[in-house]
Amino acid sequence: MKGKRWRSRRRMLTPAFHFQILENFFDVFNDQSRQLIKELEAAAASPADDGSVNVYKILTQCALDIICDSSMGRQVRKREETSGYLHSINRITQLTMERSLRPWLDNDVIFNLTALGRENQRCVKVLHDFTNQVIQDRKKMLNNNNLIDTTISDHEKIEENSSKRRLAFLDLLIQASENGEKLSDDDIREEVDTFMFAGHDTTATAMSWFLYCIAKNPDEQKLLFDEVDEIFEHSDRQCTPQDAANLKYLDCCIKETLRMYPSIPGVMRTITEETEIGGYVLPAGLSVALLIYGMHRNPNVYPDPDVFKPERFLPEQSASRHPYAFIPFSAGPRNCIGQKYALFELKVVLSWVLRKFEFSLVDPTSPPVSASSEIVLKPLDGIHLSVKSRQPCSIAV
Ligand code: HEM
Repeated sequence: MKGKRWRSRRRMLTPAFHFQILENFFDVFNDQSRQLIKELEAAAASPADDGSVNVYKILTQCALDIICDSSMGRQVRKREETSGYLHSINRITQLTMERSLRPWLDNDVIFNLTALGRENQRCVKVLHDFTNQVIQDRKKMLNNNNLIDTTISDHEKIEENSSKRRLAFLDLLIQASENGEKLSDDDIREEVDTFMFAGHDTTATAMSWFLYCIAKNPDEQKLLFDEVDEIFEHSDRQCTPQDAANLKYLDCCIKETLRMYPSIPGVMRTITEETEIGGYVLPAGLSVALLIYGMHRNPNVYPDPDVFKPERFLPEQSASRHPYAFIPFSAGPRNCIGQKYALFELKVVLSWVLRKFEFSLVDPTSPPVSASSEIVLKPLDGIHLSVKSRQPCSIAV
């Protein structure tokens, strides 16, 4: 989506990511974190033969549940019902990558005649059917509760009227659609699918690389334990927006992880007017790739770029750095609309995990984990770590 259509859609979506709306998702983050703790606990009790747990697999399911719950409302669909949808989302991402490596498949007509194209169409149909059904069910629910015309600032009403059905991005889209005048059902579906695409792999990989980094750096892990223990005092209470603001060292560690392993390692842009960069004149219309991964490992900006040093993001060390030297969420008008949501999600989930577990490498002499060359910087073969309980995990879920 580009040009005017993108701009008007972006304007419409922006209120859904305002701070007060995002606070509403803390319940989702906390509930799903509790579920995650249970799953990590079970996995740690029966690890692989080498004593490791593939945390990437478990965190991916958690990130999917979170975005499903936030976008569509968890009560709408249970995990078993979403599995076909989620499989299709993953397959479409892989098929898009495979297609991009075969320039002769650029043309839609040719692509649709190939086995890849036919599989893509089948997956797209699964997505469309599923999301359309969710939208219809959600509209019915809002109508039954007289909430269809609810304004965004009235969102608490949704919670009060249907305690189990929390506000979801979908509700905001239905409300913004003004009975189809501004957004058709197809438009709504497109946005929900975009959130699902953009909002799960990115956070799952960020959380996994984070655990990998702290497993390799026990001193920094210890500082994180000190911080969460001071704030949560070994309790099982919710992580609130205020806690998220107080988790300052965790913030530095998340940023350092996103510096070393930006979930989206590069973005593409088309130059709209002739531009000079480094003595080269780039003509209008040119497509350029911006390599975020490379920028984040520039030794002139980040000395010892391959070393995990969270203190780089303390205010005294980062204040003089160029604002575009750290761009895991890209920059400018087309940056990540979900960045605040993502950082809140990471803080809540990771602060829960740090309260309960410690992580180490099974074999500290093993070579570094490689990343796959997909749109998202995924660990090639998962992230396998030794996971030990820090304290009794039994919590009410
Ligand atoms: C650690 C987590 C995340 C990272 C690193 C990340 C990174 C990015 C980047 C780099 C872009 C720009 C892509 C481009 O220019 O081609 C982007 C766009 C986008 N992201 Fe995220 N993202 C994350 C999480 C999320 C979440 C959780 C959501 C939704 C809830 C989301 C929704 C979007 C959307 C809708 C766009 C397209 C924005 C537009 O074109 O106007 N992202 N993201």
